[in-house]
Amino acid sequence: MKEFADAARGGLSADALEKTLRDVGASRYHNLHPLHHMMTAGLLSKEQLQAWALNRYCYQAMIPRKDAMILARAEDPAFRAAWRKRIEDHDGDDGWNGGIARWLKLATGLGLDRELVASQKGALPATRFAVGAYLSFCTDRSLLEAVASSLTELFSPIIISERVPAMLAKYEFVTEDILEYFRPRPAQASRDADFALAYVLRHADTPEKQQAVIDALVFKCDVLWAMLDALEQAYGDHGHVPPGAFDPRPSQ
Ligand SMILES: O=C(O)c1cc(C(=O)O)c2c(n1)C(=O)C(=O)c1cc(C(=O)O)[nH]c1-2
Repeated sequence: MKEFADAARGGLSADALEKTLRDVGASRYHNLHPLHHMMTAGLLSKEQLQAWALNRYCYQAMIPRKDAMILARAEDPAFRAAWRKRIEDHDGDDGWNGGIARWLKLATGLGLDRELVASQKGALPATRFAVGAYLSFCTDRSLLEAVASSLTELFSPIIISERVPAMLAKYEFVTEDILEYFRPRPAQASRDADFALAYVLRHADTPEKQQAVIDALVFKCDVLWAMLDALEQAYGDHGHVPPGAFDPRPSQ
């Protein structure tokens, strides 16, 4: 956290705060991670992509739960009306026709068993810890910090625009149908990030609150980064799969 640790000292204008938040993404978002670069270069095996999809399901499954936590803590009905769209995006209107279902389609399209993925049993311990830390953060910290921690969505259209064309071009088993999850995401993410950014710029009105929102975004970048670190450690060339986690290697 060194480079942003006292970024708000003395207080920032709204423009300067927005610039600092965008600088956090430019230097710490997970599109800078080597595993993302391997993925877009076509260098991952099908099994490594399976491990990514299986672990990332834990994140997807938790997102509407943390958004429900934020919703419960918000006193302003207009805020709640805007925020609840995020839950609808993921859960759909019956639980299984939204983003979570589309992520399962991605995972099964890569050859994984639906029940294994949905059970989250094969996920890496570090994935579960990272995802749990995000949920705890949105439960325990101020509403302002919880909202700020969603601001990685400012940058998700960038990583999606890198990931999707590269996956289609580099992996013959990946189809547009499998990647349907991502099709509405850039528009949804821009809508959500614009709302969250306006909220943060309006409510972070002291140097302390400004520092807290910067730290919240750094924390969230760390969550996403830690998830890719964990995958690299477990499924990289010299990695080792923790006991109980998804193991695509043939048993010896
Ligand atoms: O594809 C990605 O790399 C990516 C990143 C992020 C993110 O930056 O947190 C989200 C998503 N996707 C996503 O699909 C999603 O629904 C989402 C919700 C949130 C959030 O923190 O509320 N982030 C993200």
